[in-house]
Amino acid sequence: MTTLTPITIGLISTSDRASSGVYADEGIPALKDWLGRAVRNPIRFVEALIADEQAAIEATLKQMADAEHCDVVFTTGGTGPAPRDVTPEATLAVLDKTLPGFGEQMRQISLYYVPTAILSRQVAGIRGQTLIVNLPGRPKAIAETLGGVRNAAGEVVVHGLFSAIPYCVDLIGGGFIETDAEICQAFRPKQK
Ligand SMILES: Nc1ncnc2c1ncn2[C@@H]1O[C@H](COP(=O)(O)OP(=O)(O)OP(=O)(O)O)[C@@H](O)[C@H]1O
Ligand SMILES: Nc1nc2c(c(=O)[nH]1)N[C@H]1C(S)=C(S)[C@@H](COP(=O)(O)O)O[C@H]1N2
Repeated sequence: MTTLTPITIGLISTSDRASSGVYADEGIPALKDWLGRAVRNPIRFVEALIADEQAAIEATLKQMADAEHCDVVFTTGGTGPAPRDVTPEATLAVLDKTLPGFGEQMRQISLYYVPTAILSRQVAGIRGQTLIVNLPGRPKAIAETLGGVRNAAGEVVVHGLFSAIPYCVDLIGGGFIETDAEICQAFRPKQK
């Protein structure tokens, strides 16, 4: 039996209303539900529910990357065009390198679900040895964007974002992530 490497995943829900108690946060539970089903490794989650404030988002991202040594950090919320939507700005401010493919792929996926997908300004990239990925705020968007689009026969027609994440984490020196192929097939180009 092979031993799976424990990994650390940061979850940041940015929502003025959930963080002030107007409604219950559904972002972090939706992330934990999908990741718990898709990832086979033992996961340590580091969680934060914060208002749409750029300084607080930047500080939380730095803490999760530099102090908590997260392999991956997912944010949910604050990617739209409204004045208080600042998650992409906070993320870009702390990244060493951007990975534009994540935003491009997410908008491809989301257009299958909602025409307003083009309003999400999502970004992703690397800080140190941590991959940071923005996701939209609507809780249902989490499974949609991480898992991708399937046809009526259950075949994947647009790959989810998570398909590329294990290989990205390999390349930046993080833990070896294994997935449940029924939920999400991780793609790793053949090694020499
Ligand atoms: N953390 C959350 N928990 C539950 N529902 C959410 C959450 N974040 C967003 N939503 C839902 O998705 C919708 C779109 O998300 P968006 O991030 O644009 O929120 P918003 O309108 O800026 O409000 P807020 O930041 O106060 O959640 C919200 O209007 C709300 O219905
Ligand atoms: N998969 C998916 N993507 C989605 C949506 C959705 O329901 N499902 N909602 C869109 C909407 S309505 C907006 S305004 C943008 C930005 O959302 P955010 O500000 O909550 O991050 O995400 C878009 N992307």
